[in-house]
Amino acid sequence: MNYSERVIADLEQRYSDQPEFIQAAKEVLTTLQPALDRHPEYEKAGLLERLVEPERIVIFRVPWVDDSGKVQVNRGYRIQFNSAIGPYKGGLRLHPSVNLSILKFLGFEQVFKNSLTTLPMGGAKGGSDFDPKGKSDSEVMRFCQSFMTELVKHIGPDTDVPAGDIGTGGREIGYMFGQYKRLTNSWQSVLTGKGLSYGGSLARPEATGYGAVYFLLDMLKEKGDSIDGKTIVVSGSGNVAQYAIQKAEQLGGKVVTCSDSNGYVYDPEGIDFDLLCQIKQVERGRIKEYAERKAGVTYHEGERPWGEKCDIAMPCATQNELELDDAKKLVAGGCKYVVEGANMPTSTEATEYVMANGVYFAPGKAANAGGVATSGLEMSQNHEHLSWSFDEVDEKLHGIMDSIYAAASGAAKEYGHEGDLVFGANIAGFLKVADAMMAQGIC
Ligand SMILES: NC(=O)C1=CN([C@@H]2O[C@H](COP(=O)(O)OP(=O)(O)OC[C@H]3O[C@@H](n4cnc5c(N)ncnc54)[C@H](OP(=O)(O)O)[C@@H]3O)[C@@H](O)[C@H]2O)C=CC1
Ligand SMILES: O=C(O)CCC(=O)C(=O)O
Repeated sequence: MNYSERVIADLEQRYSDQPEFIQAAKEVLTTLQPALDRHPEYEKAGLLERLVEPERIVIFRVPWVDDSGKVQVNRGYRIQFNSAIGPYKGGLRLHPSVNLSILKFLGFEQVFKNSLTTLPMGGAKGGSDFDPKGKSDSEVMRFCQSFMTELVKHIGPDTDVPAGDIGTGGREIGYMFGQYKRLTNSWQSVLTGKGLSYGGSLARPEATGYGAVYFLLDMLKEKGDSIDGKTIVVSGSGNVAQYAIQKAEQLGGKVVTCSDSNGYVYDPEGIDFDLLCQIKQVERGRIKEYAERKAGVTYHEGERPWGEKCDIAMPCATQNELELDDAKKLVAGGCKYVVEGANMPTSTEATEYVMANGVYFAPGKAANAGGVATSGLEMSQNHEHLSWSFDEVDEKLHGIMDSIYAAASGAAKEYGHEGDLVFGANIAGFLKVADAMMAQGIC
């Protein structure tokens, strides 16, 4: 067994109860051996063993009182995975499925993603098994205040700067920021995704979805192709999906689906972005309401959208939402590009299948890095006490996505895996973190 295989075997034995973390770790470690062969000093320094172990995990009780006066208790987490290249940075997920395995996979991915952005940010993730869906604003506020009452002890502008993720949008960030400020008596750049009136960045809400489309443009260009007239299947209908849809349509693509955990809608005319935002952002409704309000749209309860014919697929909902059977349908339907807007939405078998069948595949840690990159830009603006214009941020975001594409495709080529963006993104993200860890000694 080589070095990476030994580390994988050890992880599988120690963390057999953490399937998502093992999946994410294997997906990265199986591609690193060529870089490890060039750097035998990494093994002597126990670099991989340190890389797969979070620097710190905080788990805490989050008590709050619901609208009927009943005490509720959730579990809160912050996984501070790696701070070699900068303060910990990564989102907070609020979803009933949240557990240690899911947050460790997300924190691990974040380390490489943040490295790819070219900005000085370490990797972290956190959240809670709290479900904001169906809760009143007051309940969400009381939960967020209680969550921050513990989290405040572990974060700071030069220590750890959380942000949003599934279930954590502008409303939740606002409540958390208010509580941080109240507890510390200071206004600090300690959360990103803030509202524009209190230090948020223009284009941060749009950044993950827009960034994924900018990455797609680079992929199309590489193949001598363009987005104009392409049929695109998107999953999810939250922050990432909404702005991927908007940008793809602005650039001439036609997005025919979006979804939530209950089902998907198919709109042959192309998704109406304004109607989608009215239902999801303003009314916090379900995606089936889109079909109820627009003629000619069909709703598919309990189904995923991958059976619809398309040129491009953009999974933008959650992990492992595109499995082998879905991958077979996509390939059979003529899909040529898969761009991950979500984190690890494509299972390992599905990824292998689409790549083996000529689909140009973009992993989330590269394609969805525009969100955290723009969070980095929000921190820069906060530290400068300035606000940049929408166009300025958008232009920087576009430049960062181009540089991530160049780094991933360049590393793939340099290491003899031309066209394999999974390989290239892992190697490019890893080398910067490895270099920083080596420079800082055994810590
Ligand atoms: N926001 C950001 O800046 C970034 C987000 N990401 C990743 O993008 C993905 C989407 O995040 P975001 O858009 O912010 O989250 P949102 O909470 O805004 O939206 C999540 C969407 O995914 C759907 N979804 C969640 N769980 C499931 C499930 N088990 N099956 C099917 N659909 C599901 C939700 O549907 P429902 O309402 O039914 O739950 C909703 O439509 C996540 O993987 C996240 O980690 C990555 C980079 C940055
Ligand atoms: O903006 C951030 O800090 C984090 C975004 C995020 O959670 C992610 O990239 O998955």
